[in-house]
Amino acid sequence: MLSHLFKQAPVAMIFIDPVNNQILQANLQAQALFSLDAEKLGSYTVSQFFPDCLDKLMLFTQQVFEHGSAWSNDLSISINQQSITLDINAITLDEGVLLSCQLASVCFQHYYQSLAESNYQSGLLHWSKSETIYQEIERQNQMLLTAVGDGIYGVDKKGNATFVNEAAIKIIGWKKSELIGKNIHHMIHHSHADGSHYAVNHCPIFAAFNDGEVHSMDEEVFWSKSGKAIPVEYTSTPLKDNGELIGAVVVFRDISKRKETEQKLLNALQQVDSLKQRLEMENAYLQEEINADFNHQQIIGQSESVKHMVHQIELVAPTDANVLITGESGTGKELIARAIHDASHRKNRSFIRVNCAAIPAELFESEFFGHVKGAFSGAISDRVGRFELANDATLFLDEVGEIPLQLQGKLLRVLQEFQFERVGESKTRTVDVRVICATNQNLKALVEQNKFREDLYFRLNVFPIHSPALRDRIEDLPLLVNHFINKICLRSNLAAAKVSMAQMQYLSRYSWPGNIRELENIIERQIILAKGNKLSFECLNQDLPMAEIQLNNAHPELISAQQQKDIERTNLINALVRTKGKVYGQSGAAELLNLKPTTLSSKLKKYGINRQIYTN
Ligand SMILES: Nc1ncnc2c1ncn2[C@@H]1O[C@H](COP(=O)(O)OP(=O)(O)OP(=O)(O)O)[C@@H](O)[C@H]1O
Repeated sequence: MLSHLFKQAPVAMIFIDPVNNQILQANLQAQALFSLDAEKLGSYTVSQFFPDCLDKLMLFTQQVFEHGSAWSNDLSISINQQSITLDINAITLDEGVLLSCQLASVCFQHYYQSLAESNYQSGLLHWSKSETIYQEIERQNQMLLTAVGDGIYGVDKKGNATFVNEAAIKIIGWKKSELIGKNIHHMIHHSHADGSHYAVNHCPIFAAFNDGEVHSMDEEVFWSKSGKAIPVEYTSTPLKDNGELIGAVVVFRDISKRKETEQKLLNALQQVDSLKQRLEMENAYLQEEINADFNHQQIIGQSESVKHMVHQIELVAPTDANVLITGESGTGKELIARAIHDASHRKNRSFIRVNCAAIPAELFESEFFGHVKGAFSGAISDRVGRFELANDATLFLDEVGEIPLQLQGKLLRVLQEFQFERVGESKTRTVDVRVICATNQNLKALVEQNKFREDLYFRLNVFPIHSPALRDRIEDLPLLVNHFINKICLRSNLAAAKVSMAQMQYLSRYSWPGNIRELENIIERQIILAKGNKLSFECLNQDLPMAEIQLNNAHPELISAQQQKDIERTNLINALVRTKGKVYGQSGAAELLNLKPTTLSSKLKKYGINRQIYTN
């Protein structure tokens, strides 16, 4: 059995006796390998078989004897004059040494083949491991790109989109397939927020892959698919491959909410600012009022006309109706306006007074509606107008007939729509203002002369109240005289002055062109001039023209030279009353009378008229 196995073994085997230098047996594979039959092989000695490497053979044999086995791959034999190196494994057996032989070249081949195979296998394994790792990294990157709330997209050197994440799609509304490969600037960045063209060579995203710098912006918009401009902040970071710029990655964020909040904050600040301005103005206005020492007293009088007027005040005060108060200067029109305000539901807010006669024509609009900084030269800061100041309160337009025609339309609009714009601003503001007007002019006549808009006149004249002249309610005189004496003496810390019946007669006979204001001024002057506490009004004798002179239109030829002088004197006084003692300049008495101021001054001197009496 064993000899059969030896014979049929799949490798070449020879059994040698090294001591006697004999080849004892060779199996079939050995015969095939060495191209010798068994008999021929048996005729060789061992040293004849390995003729060129006897020294190596001896060393090898010694190794086998020493260790029981040995391996060599550099023993050569010569077959058909060809040297063949063998790969030999040897073991010692009882009677000799068994050599298992293969061609060394074949062994090498097998060895390298198996090495290559194993490398290949381990390479494949490594590769598949690496692939798995890369897949995992890619998966994590994708997860990151998908999970982040910021929009992210990549662009190549031409500015075409290479990838877009979910957040970007959500923000700008374009599908991935609609963006990939498309020029991203032209798709979402073509225009500025105001719609003007955004040239690609100005685009910081493109700049990133031209200059290699990171570009950040927070004041731009991306356009959504629906055409909506989305405020964004973004960073464009250049991408490099082996040092060469290949594109950019853009990370952006929708800042609409932030912008909205900023805008709200800005609006709130503006509102605070305008409220502050309004409070400052209101404060300044109230200060003016305090300085002006306005008489907040009641309306004095028991005459039927005063009773009627008070009844009208009571009727109209609780409503928000516009009121037009007519009457001569000094009859108490402002007092009536204040009484209406004080009896209205607006009484806890300000009563804002505007003297229309005192405003230069070019400043009317700004005075009424305010202006913004820079609206005209001199507009160095924003200013709240009187309408805004009087919001929720009452606005009293004194001398309303003086409002220039070109502004009357705007006044009508605010009275009808409660809306206006500050000068230099397009923003429309809304107010809730109750307007009370006063005039000593005949507004109807002004309408007929096309100096006052008829529609405005009707709008103002919703509820007219007439303030009667003092001469038409002379029965109120004693009450008024006492009232002013008490007021002035109290203020000046003087003992109450007295007026005899005779002196009261002088007062009653006077025509009072300056009405109650004139009465108050004269009483004050006489209190100052009085010796003791008795007041004298004989001086009014010189100032009696209107009472004494009743022009008879039917017989003008009867007017004497003296009467003519008296008429002129009265006319001068009336002019001074109307202009509150102002002689010179715009709306001064000289202008009203069409006289040179110097001429008027000399006439006043000639007639002994003291203009100071008529200043308020
Ligand atoms: N009935 C009255 N009782 C008490 N004081 C009065 C009365 N009427 C007017 N006065 C006083 O007379 C002065 C002038 O009144 P007021 O300024 O209201 O007149 P006006 O008609 O508005 O004058 P103008 O048209 O010149 O502006 C004020 O000091 C006011 O207090």
